[in-house]
Amino acid sequence: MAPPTIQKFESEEQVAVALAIYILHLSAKFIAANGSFSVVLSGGTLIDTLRKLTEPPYVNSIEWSKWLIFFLDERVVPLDHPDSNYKLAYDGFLSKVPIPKSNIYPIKEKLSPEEAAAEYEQRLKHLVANNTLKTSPTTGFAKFDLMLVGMGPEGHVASLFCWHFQRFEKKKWVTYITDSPKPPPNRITFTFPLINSASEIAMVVTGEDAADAVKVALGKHANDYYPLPVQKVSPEGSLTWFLDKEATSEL
Ligand SMILES: O=C1O[C@H](COP(=O)(O)O)[C@@H](O)[C@H](O)[C@H]1O
Repeated sequence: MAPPTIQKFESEEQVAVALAIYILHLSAKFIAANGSFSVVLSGGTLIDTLRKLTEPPYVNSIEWSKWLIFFLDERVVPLDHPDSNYKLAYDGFLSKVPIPKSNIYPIKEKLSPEEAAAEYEQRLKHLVANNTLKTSPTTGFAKFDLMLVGMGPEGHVASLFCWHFQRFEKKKWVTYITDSPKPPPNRITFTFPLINSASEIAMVVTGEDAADAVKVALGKHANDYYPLPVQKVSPEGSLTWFLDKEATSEL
């Protein structure tokens, strides 16, 4: 993997603008090359940082009908539940842009966490088989064009937490957790082999709460003995960090 690109900005507002420009360029590039743009969304603060995409000039410069939307992790709750990442993404982003509903891939409701993870993995494999999604020739996992990844204050990404075994999964594409240390406890999540097969990953980290984990991940004394989940983000494509001043205050 090439070394990550680290972009630091004075404010979260500047991160939001830079992120919109970055996504706009990638959207045009992947649609020109493949006719579609597969995007994986995290939940959390990331969704608000995408707000510029829903405003002019960005909103009018994107071929939204070619976007395919997936979820990096999801809470196993109904899709209209306040804890749902789909609901967060729908209310804050997806309802404001003209992506066809059939191009959005939420989890199936009314399944157990184990069943929901297996069903989502099967759906991804089906989309690879019918050439809707690409495959990484190196790993054999699906190769998404862009993953937009947030980070929790203790360094978790997706629903892969520091002291939980899911972070070591090697074979499954999607796994589940029933004792998430951050509520709600039942979730499904992409695994690291799937995450790291992506073409482009944007790590979008803002706010003072993230400063300690950013220091561990990017500071001079990065902890490689038992790395934080965020340190395992290492795509075969490119990794770009988008950071505001508060998130870098400990560097
Ligand atoms: O629980 C989750 O947390 C992470 C980080 O959220 P943030 O609010 O600290 O940005 C998020 O990326 C993930 O999708 C979500 O399920």
